[in-house]
Amino acid sequence: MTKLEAKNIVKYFSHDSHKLKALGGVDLKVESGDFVCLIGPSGCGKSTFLRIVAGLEKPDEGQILFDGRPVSETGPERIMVFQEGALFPWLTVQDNVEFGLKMAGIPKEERAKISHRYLDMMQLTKFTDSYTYQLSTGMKQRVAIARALVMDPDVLLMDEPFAALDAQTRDLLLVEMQLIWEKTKKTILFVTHSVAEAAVLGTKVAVFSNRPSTIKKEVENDFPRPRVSEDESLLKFQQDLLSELRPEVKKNKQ
Ligand SMILES: Nc1ncnc2c1ncn2[C@@H]1O[C@H](COP(=O)(O)OP(=O)(O)OP(=O)(O)O)[C@@H](O)[C@H]1O
Repeated sequence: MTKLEAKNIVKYFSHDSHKLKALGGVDLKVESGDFVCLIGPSGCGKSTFLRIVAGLEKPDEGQILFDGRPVSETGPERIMVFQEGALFPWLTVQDNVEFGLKMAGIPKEERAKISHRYLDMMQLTKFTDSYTYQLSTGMKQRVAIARALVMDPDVLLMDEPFAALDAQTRDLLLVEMQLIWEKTKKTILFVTHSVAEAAVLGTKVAVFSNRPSTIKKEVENDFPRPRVSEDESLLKFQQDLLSELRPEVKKNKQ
């Protein structure tokens, strides 16, 4: 079943005296339970596209369909996880995770029950009463993912969530992210700069062209899990992705 569909998404931005066409007609179909990784040259519009899917930005042309219905505003069924986590420093880990539930009027006991399930999944139970400044970047990112998951969105939109992490923490989260996806079967759109991340996580990788961007190629990825980026067979897959990307990155620099 198609969960999400982007139809001919076009987006312009004003830059000084000229108009910059960032997205030049992006078409993408995402099936329910797909884990789609979006890669492309720097500045091609991946984040803009994700923000449009989230309803945080309006396209100049085109439509986003969710379960076949056009959506243009934000909604609890499409939740975004940002690179820096965007947590509230004045709240404890548990209160951060429960924030959306509280806003939705869920009673305290029910909130605690739900949040503990995800705090446990993200291995954060020892840190429920900590404040976010007491956490490492990797732990903050786990809190941000738990905060999104408690809302039980149909679609999780992740914008380079692991970009600020050190290599070891990122490897751990790559393993955890696969487990979470297998457990929850959420539909995920995941923007990354890293072909290794895309190869390890995605059921599909969508390669963006240079600006004005379209989706140049969609590559299915049915390698068995759990995957690690050093896997021989996955290395070849990563090479293939790189050879799709390279000409776009070159055009970007011309
Ligand atoms: N609010 C804005 N105002 C003006 N220009 C913008 C705005 N947001 C994005 N842009 C421009 O649109 C283009 C696409 O930006 P975007 O951040 O979506 O690309 P990206 O592919 O996510 O980049 P990166 O890979 O470097 O994170 C860039 O040239 C950027 O400067």
